[in-house]
Amino acid sequence: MQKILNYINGTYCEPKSNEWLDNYNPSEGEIYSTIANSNEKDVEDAYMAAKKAFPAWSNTTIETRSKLLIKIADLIEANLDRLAEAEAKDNGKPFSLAKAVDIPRASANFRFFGNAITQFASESHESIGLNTMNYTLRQPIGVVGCISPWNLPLYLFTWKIAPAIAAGNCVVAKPSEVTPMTAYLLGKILTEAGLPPGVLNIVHGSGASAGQPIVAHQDIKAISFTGGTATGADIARTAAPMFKKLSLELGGKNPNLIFADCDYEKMLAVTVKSSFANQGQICLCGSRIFVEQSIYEQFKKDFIAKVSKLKVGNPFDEATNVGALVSKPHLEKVQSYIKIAEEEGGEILFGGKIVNVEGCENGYYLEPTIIEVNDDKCRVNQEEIFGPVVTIMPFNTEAEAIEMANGVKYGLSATLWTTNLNRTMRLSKKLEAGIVWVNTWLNRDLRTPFGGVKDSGVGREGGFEALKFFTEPKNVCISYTEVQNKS
Ligand SMILES: NC(=O)C1=CN([C@@H]2O[C@H](COP(=O)(O)OP(=O)(O)OC[C@H]3O[C@@H](n4cnc5c(N)ncnc54)[C@H](O)[C@@H]3O)[C@@H](O)[C@H]2O)C=CC1
Ligand SMILES: O=C(O)/C=C/C=C(\O)C(=O)O
Repeated sequence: MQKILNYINGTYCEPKSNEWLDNYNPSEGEIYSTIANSNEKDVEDAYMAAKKAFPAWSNTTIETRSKLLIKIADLIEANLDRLAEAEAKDNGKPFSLAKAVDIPRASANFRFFGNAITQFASESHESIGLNTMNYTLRQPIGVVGCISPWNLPLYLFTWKIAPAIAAGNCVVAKPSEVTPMTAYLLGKILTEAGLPPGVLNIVHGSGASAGQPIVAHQDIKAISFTGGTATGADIARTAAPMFKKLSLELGGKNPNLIFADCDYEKMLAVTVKSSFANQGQICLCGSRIFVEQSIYEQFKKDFIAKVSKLKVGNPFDEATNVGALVSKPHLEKVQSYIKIAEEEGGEILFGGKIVNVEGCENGYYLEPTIIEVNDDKCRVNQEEIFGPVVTIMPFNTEAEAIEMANGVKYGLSATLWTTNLNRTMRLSKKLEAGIVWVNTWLNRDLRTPFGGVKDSGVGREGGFEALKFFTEPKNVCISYTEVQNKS
């Protein structure tokens, strides 16, 4: 059985403990490889390799760093099919999605930050009249930790490590133990691109065994994390008293506000995607749909009709729109919410049942599920389900819509469907979210700040925000003597 090894100091290696975890193919429900379950000794090796590489890497010219990142981007692109296949097998997502979105975005992350670093400039402040000049040095932090989740495995892994190394840091990175395969394959690409050993070290394993030692490491000075809110809180409890820099991208329970004056057909098509793309396992999915009363019944009918056409199936079947959920425990968690919805008086308008996919009888398939709720404070409307489940509910006024939209502990993204510009401006200001999409969804320009408010996290990724996070600003203040003109 294939072994997923650590990648430390430019070399694949086994974990010191010789402990291994099972890696499942969720579309078949079978173990198909085995994952290094690293511990603090492996993290220490990775840290030492990173520390050793740091002086040279942080002094490598921007041009050289940029070229290396772009080479990695090219190699990811050249391996598109192989990586997309590995991602679909490891995660359960449709191969077509991995090929069209996940892997191209992983390549784009390296290309974007390879270019962005050449444009990253620091500020200067002249104190006029005081003969003083201040300028800001933006220096890499040193060794940083990047920890990523299973829903968009290579996409989110590279979203963190690309800006970290572009800015001159060396990295100890841990992908999710649920979907480690493409991060493992990335090691070969890094070597082929010529990334110096130690610049990027990848340790695999569970959060407790391999993740926690990264967070708790005395000399890993910054942690960039994407994952569940409870894990984010755990990480903050360890890292905050150590005064580490923290970027936490956490969960969401995002509202989708649909007004009667929207472009109805566009809204309907995009709402199907924002509900069920990647089996609803994207922190940005619009899992709470609020519809203006005057079009509510029509929307219900049309939405159900469209969702009923989605094909749940084998990720490698070209016709598949909805693949397998990532794991059995996750499937069980999502199912438990469907039960809760029924207990709370919600009505399952569509879906809710396990799907038996021919040839993949042990896979983790669930129908896309639409639940009509009558109380926005019910658990299925408040807690992150992170699966192919959305709730729908009508609203009467703008004030009621905004109150329900903001009435959760999360604040990651919100989607607004309206053609009224005044309403757009008013509501965009009022929505408690890090990202507001108007008449679109998951429309990404990598230069924009990305992150959430409230329990959806702290800090921003993307563009110069990420490069700022991965550098430490230092103000240099110079007092000078003006030469008098004697003529
Ligand atoms: N992007 C998002 O918003 C995501 C949200 N979730 C939510 O979180 C729930 C739990 O999913 P999990 O797979 O358990 O995600 P998680 O938050 O536990 O895992 C994310 C990453 O953190 C690592 N990790 C876990 N505990 C850690 C610790 N104490 N210290 C350092 N690293 C640690 C994991 O190994 C993984 O690499 C999901 O059901 C979903 O609701 C999960 C994944 C992504
Ligand atoms: O950066 C993006 O385009 C998407 C990010 C998505 C997540 O962080 C997530 O689903 O966890």
